[in-house]
Amino acid sequence: MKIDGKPYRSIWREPSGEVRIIDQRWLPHELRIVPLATRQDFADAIRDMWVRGAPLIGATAAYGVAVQMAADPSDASLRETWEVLHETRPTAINLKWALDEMTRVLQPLPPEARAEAAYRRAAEICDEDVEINRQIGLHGLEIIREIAKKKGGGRVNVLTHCNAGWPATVDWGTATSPIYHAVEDGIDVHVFVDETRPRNQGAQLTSWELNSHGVSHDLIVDNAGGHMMQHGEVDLVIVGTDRTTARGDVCNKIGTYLKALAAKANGVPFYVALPSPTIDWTVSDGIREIPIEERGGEEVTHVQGRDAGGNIVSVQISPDGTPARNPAFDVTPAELVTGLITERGVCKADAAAMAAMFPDLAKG
Ligand SMILES: CSC[C@H]1O[C@H](OP(=O)(O)O)[C@H](O)[C@@H]1O
Repeated sequence: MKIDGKPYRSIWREPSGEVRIIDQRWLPHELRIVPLATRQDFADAIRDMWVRGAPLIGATAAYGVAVQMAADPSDASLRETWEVLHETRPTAINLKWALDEMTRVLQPLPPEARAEAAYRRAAEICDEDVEINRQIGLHGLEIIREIAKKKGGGRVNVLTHCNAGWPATVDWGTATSPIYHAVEDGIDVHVFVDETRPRNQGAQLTSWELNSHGVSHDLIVDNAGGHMMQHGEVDLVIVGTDRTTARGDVCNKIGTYLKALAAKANGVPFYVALPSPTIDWTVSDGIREIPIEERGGEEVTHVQGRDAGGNIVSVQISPDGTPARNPAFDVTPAELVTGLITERGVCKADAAAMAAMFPDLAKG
């Protein structure tokens, strides 16, 4: 997508061979582009959320494998790299998907052929993500178009949670892709952006990307969404996901479940933008089977922003030594999901519909 009119992806490889990312920790206040040159750089970037978002985590891990294969293409190095990168963050299934995919491609090859093959597959994974998200946008556009039609061409108000936008992917985003396609289609769309405590991906990233593309939006506190749904101000909720089970339970940023409950209670359609690499076909019961990342309490007791002098600072918002819990994700049961917007079309959040949509991927 564009930043000040210039096209960017969230991760890319320079002609020199260097892999670079946008270090999202400093957005929206500073655009910092940094190289990732060693396996440790990639592990740090994923663990410490220089990059984040399930599809982008997978793409970054794929390039992390490639960089390591250039350094040491041995079987031991390939196995160790899977372990080192897999342990960085536990919830987004795209990380394991990408590491498994790279291992599947590289294991059969002689060591001397692995680096080139790894860079090629990593680049393919990035391009595939972009096309998957573009397709999700086209299928999601139909949902928005239908709502606009019912409203006689009136404004369609969409609520989204966290950032499932282009910075969470290689490009387009998942939940935001239908929004971008609708705006390009001339539909009057307005987005309510959940700030999404504690890391504020909505306030810092979704607001930034929508603003960059001239998409009408309001930033709201996480706790306002239910009230706005009660007052008929929300026509549709679209969120992303970090792992969706074979029966359609959706794991996403903490707070998503509460939005789904409010949507159900107020008859608001609740859709999940779901790229197929984010489906974990090996699990069914999301609440019991998906590992939920617990991040440090300092993310709750402190908040980052820009001070009056233009410095990016972290300030403490609670008393010294306040203990805090910080579960980073929750699981929305399938029965609260109106539909899954995949690259192949929209399907019900249930095992049979998902298996029918992806017969080549579903595990019998
Ligand atoms: C398109 S996946 C985006 C997904 O990832 C975010 O989590 P995090 O920022 O911690 O990586 C959030 O759950 C988004 O919905």
